[in-house]
Amino acid sequence: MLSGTEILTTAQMRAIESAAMASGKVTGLKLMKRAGAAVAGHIRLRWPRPGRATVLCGPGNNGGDGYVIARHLAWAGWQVRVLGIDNTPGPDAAEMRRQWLALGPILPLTDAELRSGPDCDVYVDAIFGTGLTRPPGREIAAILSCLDGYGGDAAFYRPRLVAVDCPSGLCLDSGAFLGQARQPVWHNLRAALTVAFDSPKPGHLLERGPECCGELVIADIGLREWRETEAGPSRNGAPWRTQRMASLSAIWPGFEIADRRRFADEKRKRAAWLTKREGDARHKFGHGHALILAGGMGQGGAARLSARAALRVGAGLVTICPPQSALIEYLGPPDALMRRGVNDGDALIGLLRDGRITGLCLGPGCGIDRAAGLLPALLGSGRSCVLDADALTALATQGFAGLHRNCVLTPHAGEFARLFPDLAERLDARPDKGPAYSRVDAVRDAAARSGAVVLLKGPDTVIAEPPPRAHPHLTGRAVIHSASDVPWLATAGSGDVLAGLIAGLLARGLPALDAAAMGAWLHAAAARRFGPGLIADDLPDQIPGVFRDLGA
Ligand SMILES: NC(=O)C1=CN([C@@H]2O[C@H](COP(=O)(O)OP(=O)(O)OC[C@H]3O[C@@H](n4cnc5c(N)ncnc54)[C@H](OP(=O)(O)O)[C@@H]3O)[C@@H](O)[C@H]2O)[C@@H](O)CC1
Ligand SMILES: [K+]
Repeated sequence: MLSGTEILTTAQMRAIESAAMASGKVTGLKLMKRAGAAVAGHIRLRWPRPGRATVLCGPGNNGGDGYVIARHLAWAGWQVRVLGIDNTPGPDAAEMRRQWLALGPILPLTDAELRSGPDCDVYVDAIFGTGLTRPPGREIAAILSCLDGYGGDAAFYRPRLVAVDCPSGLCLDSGAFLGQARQPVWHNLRAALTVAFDSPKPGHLLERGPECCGELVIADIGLREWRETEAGPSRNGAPWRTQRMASLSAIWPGFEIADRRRFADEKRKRAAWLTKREGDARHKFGHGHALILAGGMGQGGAARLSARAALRVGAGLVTICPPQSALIEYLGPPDALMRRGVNDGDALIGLLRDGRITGLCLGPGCGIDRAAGLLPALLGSGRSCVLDADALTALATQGFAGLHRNCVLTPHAGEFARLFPDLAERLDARPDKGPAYSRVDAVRDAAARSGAVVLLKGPDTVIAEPPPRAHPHLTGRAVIHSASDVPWLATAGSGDVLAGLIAGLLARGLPALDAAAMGAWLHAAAARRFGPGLIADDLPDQIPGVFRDLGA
């Protein structure tokens, strides 16, 4: 139901490019010319008056794109200075280099040369793209740090750095900078605009990608036929169709740009289902019954946020279940919420004899001991559930036995490190070669190990399901949900709301991965709609507005 925009790893992109060229319908040179023309077109859209440009061209095809861009800008009346590397690039880049030489010189690609040039309106970074395999050497690193000043230094900031495919040094599979620590560093190569080709890559949306790419534009260079047909790349010997089942997709603020038709269709289907205009259910039980397991006296806030979110997202009934002695804590609005005391695992088993309870949430405000006590009963029921907060801490001690494909684990980075310490360590390590181990890799590994859907929270939330049962050697589907445009979503209680949204969607019958992805999307959409100043209490009540904005 919700698939977002398909995104491609760099290996998949290369394979599609090769399939296109092998078909004889298109050549590498033609693709390069389209790519360069697209970037030049976007530059001219944003800077309509011809000015001065410096184009920095690396040794591979990214550099080849740079020579095409230089030619287009020169033809349009720009004063263009080209810095390039004097070694033997591939045949297409060599041809573009030769054609540029008919228009102007190529100066050495050095830090000194860059600094000695005139101040320019636009700097084009065409040094490295998808072919980066190791950290840039000293000379290129010096150039990149000089470009830092052009792109993002607060003192000199003028948005005039345009990146071809990505800011150089960024690993497009992970969003990490090769050779640099993964923790945020404030001096980054930050482009005003990045023009990438055919599809977004994981690195555009993960870790430092969103911050460093600036505005991301995806240019169509005519590869759709090979992306969408069976002529695509095969992995592990699996046919393309199976591979698409195991594909990676993304939900990001601008994702309709990549594929408007698919977006419109998604939007229509999503709106119809969310607002209950599509489907057979005509009474409240037809929309499921969500149970929010809550904690003792003084811990009520988190579970109440989850419960309110589950109600707002359309679960037919929502019951909040603290210990009997704490019921009084949960009185008061919303009146639509039902209350029921659940003291221990046995009481929960009794309650779950009611087959109409279709989604549960355990963790927010629950207390670690209580969560640990309720977990076996909950998992034993096989019912769809979200495990968050204290339930994750309990799980870190108890292990993964009993988890199943209808469980959604929603850890933040700290909880993820407690649950999967070795994966977190790999993810934190400084990457010295590409493609670097990414958040997608880590979450897929976590899903395979735990047997549950895992949602790793962050501005670049990653969600993955375990491998398909019939194809255990493949990876399961994964989704990147990019919400770097709503930093105010990082606020106390925000995760409790997310858990409640997912529980409500599970109760309504969505499969676990879809419920997690749709929950993440609604969560960010609600925050986006409210704007800065948001507190978690505001989120659930934005949901009806989000539904209305969908045209429902
Ligand atoms: N996708 C598409 O359909 C299309 C893609 N196109 C474009 O092609 C780009 C990909 O091109 P690409 O494969 O030639 O790689 P690219 O990024 O130019 O650089 C790799 C070069 O640098 C080298 N190298 C690597 N690391 C290094 C380091 N640290 N320090 C020094 N050198 C290093 C490496 O050589 P190596 O030494 O590793 O053998 C290689 O020579 C892509 O981003 C897009 O812009 C369009 O033209 C057409 C359609
Ligand atoms: K680049």
